[in-house]
Amino acid sequence: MAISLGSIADDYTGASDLANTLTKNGLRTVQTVGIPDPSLALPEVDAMVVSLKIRSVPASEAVTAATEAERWLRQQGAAHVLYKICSTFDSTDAGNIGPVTAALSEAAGGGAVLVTPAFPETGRTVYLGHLFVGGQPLNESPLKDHPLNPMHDANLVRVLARQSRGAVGLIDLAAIAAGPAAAKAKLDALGRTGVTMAIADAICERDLETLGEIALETPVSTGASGLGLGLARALVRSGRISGSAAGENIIRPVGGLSAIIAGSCSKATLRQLDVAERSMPVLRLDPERLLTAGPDEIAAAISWAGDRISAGPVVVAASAAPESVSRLQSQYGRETSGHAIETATSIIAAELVEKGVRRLVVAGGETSGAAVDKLAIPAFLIGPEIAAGVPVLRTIGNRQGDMLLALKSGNFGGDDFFAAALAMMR
Ligand SMILES: Nc1ncnc2c1ncn2[C@@H]1O[C@H](COP(=O)(O)OP(=O)(O)O)[C@@H](O)[C@H]1O
Ligand SMILES: O=C(O)[C@@H](O)C(=O)COP(=O)(O)O
Repeated sequence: MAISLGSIADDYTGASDLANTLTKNGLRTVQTVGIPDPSLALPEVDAMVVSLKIRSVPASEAVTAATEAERWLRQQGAAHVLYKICSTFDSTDAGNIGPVTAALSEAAGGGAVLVTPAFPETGRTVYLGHLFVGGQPLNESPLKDHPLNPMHDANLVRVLARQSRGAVGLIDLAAIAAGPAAAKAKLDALGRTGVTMAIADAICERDLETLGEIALETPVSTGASGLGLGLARALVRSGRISGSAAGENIIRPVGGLSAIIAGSCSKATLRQLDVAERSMPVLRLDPERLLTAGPDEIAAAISWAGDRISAGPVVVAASAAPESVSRLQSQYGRETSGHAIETATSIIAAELVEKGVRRLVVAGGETSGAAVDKLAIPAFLIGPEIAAGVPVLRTIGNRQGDMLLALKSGNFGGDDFFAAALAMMR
């Protein structure tokens, strides 16, 4: 049966965040890792989210991967494709939100594309084109110190314009509050003046419902989980799907050992690690040694974990505070450090799975992408929510047998997230 909604997510935690929102709002959803092999048996669903790792790669690579995924989603029947970006608009002036959105729009025949990272449930709101994170302007929030995409401008019309060849416009809150017809009229009017992408304000779920309704009338939109909520509710309201997604069976026990791998340096993850340290063994990797003596530091971590893991969950973390991150980056380069650390944490995750781990929590978007790729997991079913934006995932077609995972976006989750996640994964 044809799907109603397709999505391309620019990282794997973002994909599970969106899949969680779609499921909670009534869409049977599956998360694939890249375009799945045709031999992979997937259940019948309303929505598919293709996870890609294209947030921080060169724009041309991101465009190629996203347009291939778009083609595949259209073949599955998707009339609308949502490009899932981060709710904190993580990107650089060199891309990738602008170029990918433009390419997806062109593939679908053109027209102005609605763009909004608003996700009020996690404190991301957009007003007059400015993004607020927990009430702080983006450029004053912890995102100013992100290791890969530091965000220094809260004005998204300006940020997106720097990444785009076409003109960027704004659908302001006044137009959205006036309802779907007024908001659509504004989008169409902007399109007639040559605008190719329009940042849309949204501060509450009602705004997202309006935006979902108008986005559904177009072939492509770009946004975070909030726009996913709007699209899912619009689909259910339209009667095109029954709206009866259920995740109860997905967390039936898998047994095995459990572990947590962290590569996120976000404020939330750093706090969660401090809290975990009170109840579980936590190994703090030496990031500099990962760059200079990688194999030895990795082997030492695997041996440390091997000595403890049969007694209970262990945590292995590369995460560090902004000052240490910038020290390392100024010595070895941003990309080199990020890549070396992701490679190390993914090898450690894979070795722990070899040792019998079947319940795995990974903190960090890039970190999760590297770990899931190393484990070669093809797809996930979506289980219940652990914290806003983070569901329990059950593997589909995994060569090590069924596993439960949680892929935690760096900024998500309460202080006790790690214990809360493991308590839901048996
Ligand atoms: N101590 C560290 N110093 C520098 N970079 C680090 C350190 N620890 C992790 N990293 C890198 O920082 C990046 C964090 O990104 P990501 O995993 O996406 O986390 P988040 O979800 O918080 O954005 C990854 O590339 C990771 O390898
Ligand atoms: O939209 C969001 O905030 C998340 O889904 C997301 O994409 C976060 O990215 P990472 O913090 O890199 O995991």
